[in-house]
Amino acid sequence: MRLDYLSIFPAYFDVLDISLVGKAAINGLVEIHAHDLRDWTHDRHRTVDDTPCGGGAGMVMKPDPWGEAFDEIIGTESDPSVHVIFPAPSGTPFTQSAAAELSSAQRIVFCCGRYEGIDHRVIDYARSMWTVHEVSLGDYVLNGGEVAALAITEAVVRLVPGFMGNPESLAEESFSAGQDGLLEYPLFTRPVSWRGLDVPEVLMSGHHGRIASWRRDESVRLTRERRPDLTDSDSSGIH
Ligand SMILES: N#Cc1c(-c2ccc3ccn(Cc4ccncc4)c3c2)n[nH]c1N
Repeated sequence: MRLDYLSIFPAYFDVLDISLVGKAAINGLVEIHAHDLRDWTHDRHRTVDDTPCGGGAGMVMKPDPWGEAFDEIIGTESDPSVHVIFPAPSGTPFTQSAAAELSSAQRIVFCCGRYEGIDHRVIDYARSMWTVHEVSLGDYVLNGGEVAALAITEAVVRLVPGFMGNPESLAEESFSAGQDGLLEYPLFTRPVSWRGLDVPEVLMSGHHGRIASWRRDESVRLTRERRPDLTDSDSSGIH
C-alpha cells in the first residue's frame, strides 16, 4: 500500500516514521510519501489561497497547485483503484467499516486542506479521475485535514494483513464486526487487587462460559449507556 499526503504542513507526517506505521513502512507493508503543496506554486510567495468567490470570511485553497500536484503524484490517467481522501467538516463520518474497506487499497492519497477549505472543483476533478472519499472525523472543528489524515492512516494500516502481530485481537475491538457492533468490555490485568480495587471475580474463575457472558453483558451495558445510536443498528447484538 502506497500512502501519499498532500499538505502545506508535510512535517505533520514525520510522526509516521516513529510509529507502528513506520515499522510497517520498514517491513515494506506500506510506502509513505509526504508532499508540500507549495512545491506546485510558481509565485514568489508560494501562494496557495485566495479570497472566496461570492464573498465570506476566510480564504479558500486555489485549485491550480492541487491539479499540478495530482498530475505529478498520481498521473493524468483515470484509475478507480486510486483512493483520494479529502478530510472535511462536511464529510461523511469515518467509520471502522470504511477503514476496513480502505485496508485493501493499493494506493491512498490524502488531500489535507487548510483555511476554509479547498476549491470544490479540485474534488470534482478528482471524482472524475479516481475514487474520492470526503470524510469527517467527528462533529468538532479542526484547523486542517492533517490530524484526520493521521487518524485515518492509523485506523486503516492496522487492518492491513500482516501489520498486527495478533490479528485475532482485531475481532474483539469496539466497532469490529466480531463485536456485533458493540463497545468493547472493560479490561483488567494483574495485580488482582490494586489500591483497594479488585479485578471482577468472574474473570479469575477460569470459567470461560461465565467470563464470555460477563463480557457480553458489559458490552451491552456500555453500549446502551454511551452509544444508544449503535443499539438500533442492524449489526448490533442489541434490539
Ligand atoms: N476530517 C475532518 C475535520 C475537520 C477539517 C478537515 C479539513 C479541513 C480543512 C480546513 N479546515 C478548517 C475548517 C474548514 C471549514 N470550517 C471550519 C474549519 C478543516 C477542518 N474539522 N473537523 C473535522 N472532523
